Amino acid sequence: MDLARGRHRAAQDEQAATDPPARAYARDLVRTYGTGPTQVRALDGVSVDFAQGRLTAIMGPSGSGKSTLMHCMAGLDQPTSGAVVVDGVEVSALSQRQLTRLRRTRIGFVFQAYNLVPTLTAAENITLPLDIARTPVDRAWFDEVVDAVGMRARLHHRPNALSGGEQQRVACARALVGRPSVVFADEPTGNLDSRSSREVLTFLRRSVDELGQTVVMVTHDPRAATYAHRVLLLGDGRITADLDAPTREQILAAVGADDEADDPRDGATTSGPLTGRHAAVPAPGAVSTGSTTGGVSTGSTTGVSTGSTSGGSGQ
Ligand SMILES: Nc1ncnc2c1ncn2[C@@H]1O[C@H](COP(=O)(O)OP(=O)(O)OP(=O)(O)O)[C@@H](O)[C@H]1O
Repeated sequence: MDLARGRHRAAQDEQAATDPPARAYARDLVRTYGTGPTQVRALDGVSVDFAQGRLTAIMGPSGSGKSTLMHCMAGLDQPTSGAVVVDGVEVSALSQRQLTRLRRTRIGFVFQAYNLVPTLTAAENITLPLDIARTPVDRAWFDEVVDAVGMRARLHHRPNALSGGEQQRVACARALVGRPSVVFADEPTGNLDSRSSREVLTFLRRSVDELGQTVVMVTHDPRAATYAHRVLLLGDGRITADLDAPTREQILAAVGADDEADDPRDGATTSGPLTGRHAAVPAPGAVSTGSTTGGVSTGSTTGVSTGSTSGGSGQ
């Protein structure tokens, strides 16, 4: 028994040694709202690591705590107890002023509603966080990000002259232009049609595989989640599943949904709006092979296997 436990521990250590470092993590995160009998425990002891160079999707039923987790991770909400660390900094211990600075410099945000400034051009929107922080724009990186989102030809358009998908791609570029430690995307495709969703998800995945970014995305859409290296499921404020590069079928089974809708990607070419670069991203089916994704060995960061993540899983 001891021998078996020792072997298991050694396997865990070996696994942990191959894991990419965590860009952000939470330990024993609890967030309650209200007091007394009406108190809601939105997060009920969540521990999770978000590894560098991975796209993680967070799913779960309405009210399961997805937004609360993301807001606590991003320093937009204060946990009741527990710790959040981003880029080695304990977010939960920062003053408001320090938090603002961290959010400006180390964290990128993508919201469902794009949140672009209507009077600014796409280019001005992209550099806005840097301009506010009075940080010089790294032009080479700006160009790389703009090309990656395929927005070079529309940089001088204002948001009302852009489609929803284009606006969200501008928002993605804005989130990445400061080379944040981690990008948090809250339902980034919630307002988009299937084609625009594909564009945005393809870009988010490419930003991880090709630009080395770290992205955490809340989504209700199993199709969107197939773009992720890893899918976390929340239920009643706890992590109930931690899936490594799951197929759409595995995601549907985990969330208990039927596979009713046609997949809009059926019959889609690998080029699409992002042309040649688009093809560099594995098709979602390829993401789910469980072998390697984007040069990162899958299976290396799931908490269940390493013990380093989702320690608070609700099992
Ligand atoms: N500011 C708040 N005040 C009181 N209760 C809140 C507050 N924010 C969230 N809650 C409660 O916490 C729980 C988790 O909410 P949260 O928004 O994190 O869930 P979610 O999984 O993101 O839901 P959805 O998918 O509907 O956006 C819910 O019961 C919600 O009603």
